[in-house]
Amino acid sequence: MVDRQNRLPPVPAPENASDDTAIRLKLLIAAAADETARQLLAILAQNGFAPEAVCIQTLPELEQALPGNHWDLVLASHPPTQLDLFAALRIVREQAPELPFIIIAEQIEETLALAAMRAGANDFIETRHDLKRLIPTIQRELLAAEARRQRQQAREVAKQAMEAQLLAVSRFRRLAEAIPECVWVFDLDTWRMSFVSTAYERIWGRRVQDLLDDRKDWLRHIHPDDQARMKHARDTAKQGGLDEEFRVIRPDGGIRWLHLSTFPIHDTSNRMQSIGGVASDITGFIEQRNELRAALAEQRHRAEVQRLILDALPADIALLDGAGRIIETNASWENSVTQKGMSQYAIGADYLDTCEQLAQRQQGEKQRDLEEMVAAIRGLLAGGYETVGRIYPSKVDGQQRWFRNTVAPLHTQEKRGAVVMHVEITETMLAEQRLLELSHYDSLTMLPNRLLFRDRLATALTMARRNRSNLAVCFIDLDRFKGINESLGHQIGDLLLLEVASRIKDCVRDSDTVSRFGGDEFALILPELAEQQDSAQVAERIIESLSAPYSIEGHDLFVTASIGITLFPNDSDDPDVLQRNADTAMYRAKEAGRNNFQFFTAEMNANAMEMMKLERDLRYALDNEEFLLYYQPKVSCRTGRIVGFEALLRWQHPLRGMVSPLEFIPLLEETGLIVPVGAWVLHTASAQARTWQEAGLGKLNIAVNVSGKQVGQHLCATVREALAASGLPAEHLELELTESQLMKDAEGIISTLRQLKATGVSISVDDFGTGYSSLAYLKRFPLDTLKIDRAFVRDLAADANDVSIAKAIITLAHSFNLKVVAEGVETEDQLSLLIANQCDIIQGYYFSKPLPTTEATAMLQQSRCLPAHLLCQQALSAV
Ligand SMILES: Nc1nc2c(ncn2[C@@H]2O[C@@H]3COP(=O)(O)O[C@H]4[C@@H](O)[C@H](n5cnc6c(=O)[nH]c(N)nc65)O[C@@H]4COP(=O)(O)O[C@H]3[C@H]2O)c(=O)[nH]1
Repeated sequence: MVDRQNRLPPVPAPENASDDTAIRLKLLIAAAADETARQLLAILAQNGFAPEAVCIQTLPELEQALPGNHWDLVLASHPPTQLDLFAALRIVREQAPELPFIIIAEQIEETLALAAMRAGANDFIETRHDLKRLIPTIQRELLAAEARRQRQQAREVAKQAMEAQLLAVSRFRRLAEAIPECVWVFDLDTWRMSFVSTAYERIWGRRVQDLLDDRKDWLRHIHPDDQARMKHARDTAKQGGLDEEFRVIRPDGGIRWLHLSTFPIHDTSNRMQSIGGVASDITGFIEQRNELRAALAEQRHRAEVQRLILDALPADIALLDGAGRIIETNASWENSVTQKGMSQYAIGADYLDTCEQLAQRQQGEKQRDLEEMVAAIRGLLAGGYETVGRIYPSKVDGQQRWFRNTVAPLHTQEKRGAVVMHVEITETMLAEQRLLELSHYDSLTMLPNRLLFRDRLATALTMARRNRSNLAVCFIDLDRFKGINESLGHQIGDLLLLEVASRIKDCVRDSDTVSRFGGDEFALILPELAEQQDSAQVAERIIESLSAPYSIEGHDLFVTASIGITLFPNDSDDPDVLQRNADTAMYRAKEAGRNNFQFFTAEMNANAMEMMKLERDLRYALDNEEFLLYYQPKVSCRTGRIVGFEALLRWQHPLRGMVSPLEFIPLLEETGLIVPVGAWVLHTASAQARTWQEAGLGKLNIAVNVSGKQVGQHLCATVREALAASGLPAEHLELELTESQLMKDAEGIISTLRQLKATGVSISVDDFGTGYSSLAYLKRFPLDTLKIDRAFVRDLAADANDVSIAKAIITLAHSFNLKVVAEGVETEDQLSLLIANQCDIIQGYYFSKPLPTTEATAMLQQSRCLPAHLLCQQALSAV
């Protein structure tokens, strides 16, 4: 076409065509000659047009010219040249239906004109007599064409919009059907459902068509409990925006939870055209939510209950984190912290640190306890599972109270921690104590019962085994108790038992166990017996004490006791066997006539009987003046003269004759008779010495043996009394205590010795060399004399070692400014050696055995001395 246009150049525009006001007109002229075209263009130009024309002459040229060029008008001359008018019309109508097609002919037949009009020509102008119509026709057709074009455009736009809308609706439907929710559209114009997705059938279990037919169908199946709310919601949310949860009942009765939200749908002019709705089946979600809510509520409830329990517990409770810090406390703990202002126990405080500091402030066992506890808590916080705790007493407002502090693990899957419980257990402790008392003590006498006795016996036996000491178990049964109880009643019986219990307790040491087994049965554990026979002494004391009259509620009562004694380790080391033995022995005592004691073994019985007899005899001896004193002279190694005597006790037994003190002194000591007998000796010896002095037999010293049992028993007072009674100056009285006695209780005896020294008497250590004295004590004891034990003197002449010992003792004594007495000197050799080694005084059979008073007096009167040649020896060795 371009070529064609180029070949057929546009018809030149008339002169006025360049006028700016001219209407531009693009013309397609189908004419046989250019002349016709020029004429037409000229007319147009003359009538206010600025035509721009292309002239075509064939159909192909027309077909090529039409597309793409926006022609305003086709003017076709008739008769055309080679161009078929009707073919041209058909082409134009096909390709540009709105393009005005005007036929220009000098004259046109009416039939042709009509046919052309039917074929699509818009008009025809007969140039011969109708040319003046050309311009108005062109104008009219141009306007008509423009109107047609606009209509066509409008139709196109409407069509496209429709298509877009249809597309959108289809997409919407596809989407709506694809999602599990039920989507519906309610048309406000028709007041009907215009769309309901098939999910409605799935969710409601109802037919979509029913809802389309009846817009209220969905409401009909709402759960009765939700009906009113949903209707109200629907009415109040007409503009859309409904957002509700509700239940629907399906045809099978099943209930589904739905969530419905609605939204307005506006048309292009923003008019609300319909309401859209989306209903989702949230049954699963609701169930989950309900479960979750229930779980949360349960959790909250549990937490609340736990809190209430924590607060209600009668204990101070705190929770610790893994580092030992307090992270939670109960009301009781908080009260304690606030009341006592103890910020170190408040939330956030470091509990471990507080305990550590507390431990540092303590001492001894308490400190160890706390340190152990801190270490245990550390272990626990490091993942341990061992509960730790301690019970500790504390004084609150002057009252003794007990507390238990417990730390238990509280590890969860994620975190470690611990719970601290602090609780007062005073009542429990007291109750336990009470229970212990009830279960272990006799309710009448509050003495240990059989159960506790058994425990104590086991413990005492363990100790006795360890210490290799003797122990006695005694069973005591009252002899006439039953009769008293029956005749005078239980009340009197009980009072009598109380008195019996008290008397028994008075007869034993605090460390002994007195137990009541029930009725009139008592039992004893006597541990740490120095001698097995000591148990007989105790039994004797008890028998004597119990047999004294009782005055109870106006009744003078008499009871006696039978006692059975068994001994550990002699009889058995089994607690049960020992109890059986004691019982057996007790029955023997009953059989033997009551009011006596019996040992389990015959041998012990014989010994005991012997001892008892001896004791009775000793008491009798004291009362009947069967004791007397012998005196053994002490002789000076320097002068050879008698410088004093040692008073030695003798017992003039009516049947046995003279009894050695070695036989009866231990019994005097055991029975305590040594105290009165010792006092008698002190008085008698002092008086005798004074008699000799007054008789002018010299300023003699008198030495008296003092037993350890006398020390502390008013010994000082007795000494003073003896001195005062006799008139003997204190410096002439010498008290002899054995080395072993002194060392037995060295610390305790020092003060007694000092008191004795203060009276002016001298103190001598007897049997020196056998008692393992320590030099430190020798220095501290206020001593005057050491007596070398007989054992060292005996072998002096034969054993060089004994010479060395004697020598050493003498040197030692002299270095302490003490005098030395050698006892047991029997031979001249012994004497010579002692004299040669600077011994001060000798005593022994060599010079004289212990003598009765008359003989001692005679010896004094004879002024007996040591042989002079021996004394010369001393003088020589001294040179
Ligand atoms: N073999 C031998 N023996 C000699 C010799 N010279 C003296 N004796 C004996 O040795 C004992 C010395 O008394 P003792 O060591 O105090 O030992 C005394 C003393 O410990 C204790 N005793 C004696 N009288 C009393 C007293 O009145 N009160 C206290 N508590 N004990 C006394 O009895 C112990 C024994 O006294 P006795 O039998 O009188 O025995 C005396 C005496 O007879 C000797 O050359 N050779």
